[in-house]
Amino acid sequence: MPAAAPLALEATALAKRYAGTTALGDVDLRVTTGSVHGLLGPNGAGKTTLLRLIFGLAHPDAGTMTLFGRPVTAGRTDPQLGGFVEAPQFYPHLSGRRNLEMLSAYDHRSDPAHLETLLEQVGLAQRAGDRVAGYSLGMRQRLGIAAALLRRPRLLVLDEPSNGLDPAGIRDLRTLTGELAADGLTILLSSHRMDEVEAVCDAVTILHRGAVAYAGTVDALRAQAPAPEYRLHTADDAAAVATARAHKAVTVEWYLTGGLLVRAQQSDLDGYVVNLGRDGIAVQALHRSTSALEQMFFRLTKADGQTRGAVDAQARQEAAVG
Ligand SMILES: Nc1ncnc2c1ncn2[C@@H]1O[C@H](COP(=O)(O)OP(=O)(O)OP(=O)(O)O)[C@@H](O)[C@H]1O
Repeated sequence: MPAAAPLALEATALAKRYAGTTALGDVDLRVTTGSVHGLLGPNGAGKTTLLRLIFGLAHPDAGTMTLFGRPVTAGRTDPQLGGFVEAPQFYPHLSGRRNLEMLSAYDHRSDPAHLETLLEQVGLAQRAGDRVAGYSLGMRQRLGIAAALLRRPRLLVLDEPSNGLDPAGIRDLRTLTGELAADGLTILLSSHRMDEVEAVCDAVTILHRGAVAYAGTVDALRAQAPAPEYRLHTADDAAAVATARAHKAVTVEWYLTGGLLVRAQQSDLDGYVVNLGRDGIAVQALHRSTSALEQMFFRLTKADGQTRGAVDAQARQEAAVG
């Protein structure tokens, strides 16, 4: 049997309470060296609290934690760890390069060649002389990653890195995350978006109300997931509902706002769409509204309204047909 991959981070039975609130209760987190591990949960699940404990910014009430086998000590950030909790902070009136130089000097780690390599790596070499005040949110995030990498960490923590970014910013950040992982860096990425975790992570720990709702590979989670959801518009939705009756693996519901909600695995959906054509029902629009993994996430986190709201589920008519 091959030896188990060594753990970059191992947290066992972590607990943290704030007056009247259990932010974390009995949480385990195992991040394998060389993996991109997602820490996923809806707002208030406990992600930030867990990251703060990992960075030594708060004391756990109970539990233990090791980073590459070394105990994590509150009040001290392990140099093997890089990253930021919530948004990275910079001097806005200084350039991106100057900010990094100051951080290096503060750390007594001045290495101009390394700094330039990092600017290149995060795609900021051309804008490194510009004031940070003029940077987009995506550029600030990438500068934050460069800052985190100055210490040559072995584990990089990214806290909700794509929050507020436009699609191009999200794409650039995902590309960068993939490149860093390919270079062998272990990454722990906190997010409340399953699509982000699905795009970049190989394993995931899902938190819900301070407890672990799932821990394992993304593939294993996908294997347990229910059928994805699609939004369908046809020239005759009532007839499309009737056609669905012949497809046992396809469920169709009405949206109050118009169109149909279809739940099906891809191969079953294909057969249904072919039969819509056979029955002379034109498909005007068909797009996926929720992936299988998002479905799983909603199920594990009890589909609280805050998260679920993004999926237009409010508009769904409850009575299933078909
Ligand atoms: N300093 C604090 N004082 C009191 N309660 C806190 C404190 N920090 C966190 N909490 C509470 O602990 C719980 C977990 O919060 P946490 O910020 O860790 O969640 P999160 O998953 O990071 O959420 P978000 O995605 O909204 O940042 C919440 O109920 C929160 O209100």
